Amino acid sequence: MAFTRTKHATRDHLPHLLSNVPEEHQEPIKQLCLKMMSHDAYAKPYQWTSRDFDMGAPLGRGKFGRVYLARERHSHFMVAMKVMFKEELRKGNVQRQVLREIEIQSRLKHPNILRLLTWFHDESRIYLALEIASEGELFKHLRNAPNHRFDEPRSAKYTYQVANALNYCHLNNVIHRDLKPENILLTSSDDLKLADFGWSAHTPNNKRKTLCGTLDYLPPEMVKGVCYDASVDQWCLGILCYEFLVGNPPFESNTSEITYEKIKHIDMHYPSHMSSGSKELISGLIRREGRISLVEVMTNPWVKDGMAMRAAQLLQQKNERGKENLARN
Ligand SMILES: Nc1ncnc2c1ncn2[C@@H]1O[C@H](COP(=O)(O)OP(=O)(O)OP(=O)(O)O)[C@@H](O)[C@H]1O
Repeated sequence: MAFTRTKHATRDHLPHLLSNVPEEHQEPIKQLCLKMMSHDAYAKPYQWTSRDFDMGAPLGRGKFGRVYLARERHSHFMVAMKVMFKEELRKGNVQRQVLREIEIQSRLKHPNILRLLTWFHDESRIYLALEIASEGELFKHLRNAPNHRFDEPRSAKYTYQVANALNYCHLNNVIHRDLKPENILLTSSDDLKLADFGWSAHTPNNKRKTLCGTLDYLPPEMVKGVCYDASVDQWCLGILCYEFLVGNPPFESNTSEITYEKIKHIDMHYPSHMSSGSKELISGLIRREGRISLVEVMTNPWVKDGMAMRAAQLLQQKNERGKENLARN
């Protein structure tokens, strides 16, 4: 069948859209698509309100927002609804950061960036309808992992996905500037979603143990307060990759002063369990100048081999679960 290119899919596109969906899921997904296409909002301007959604269980709580599972009433499409009280935003003087977050996040469309599907407000609240990342914060998974660290294949896959998301941001003139496991969410399919654009840099972080939590990911140029460019995100990616593999960021110390000195002198150590490939990658990112590009990260041999190994790990886990289910039934 030949398709004419339209901005929005129509019923005619369904066989094509469903071609990659496993057979057992095709019918429910087809029904969901049909319901979405028959909604007044489909391909037309529409003023969403809280009446369009049934609110469900809480998913989490941030400094200014509470996040709930929510279901769009007509299509039954599920979202993560972040609800913020205007009064709290005003008191915290973060209205501008929230608007920036909305403005940036609504125009970024990438598989590893949390999608802001729509937003609306009423007299007292702002609602952000976000894509669901059902495994929640990556930070929680890192803390729960054996020795509080991920193995090399898992770290490599996550490093690739963050590099891919950041590369897309940079191509769209966006610098994230606040990369850390707390600002990354995980989906049920083991994929990362970069979140918290535009304002979390200004949000005090109470989740880290050390006083210098906010300093841990800062590159020397930001610590010193001099001009910086998009390559700050490459530095942060190096810190993130190190934290995945080691369990804590490389310059973490008991005081901000010590962390500051360590960042300035790039005073860091690689534990003996790290492979030479991972150390080479990280040292290409955590350097004052000439940081390797995000495309170089994505094509790095340690990253590519690790990704293939992670895919094999996940396939094995899936097969084992399948066998267990068979044995149970
Ligand atoms: N799209 C989502 N899917 C699933 N869970 C989510 C989603 N967004 C947020 N959460 C959960 O809700 C919690 C609070 O999220 P929120 O974005 O309000 O705060 P935060 O970014 O962690 O903190 P802060 O408000 O201090 O920046 C998260 O830690 C996460 O566990």
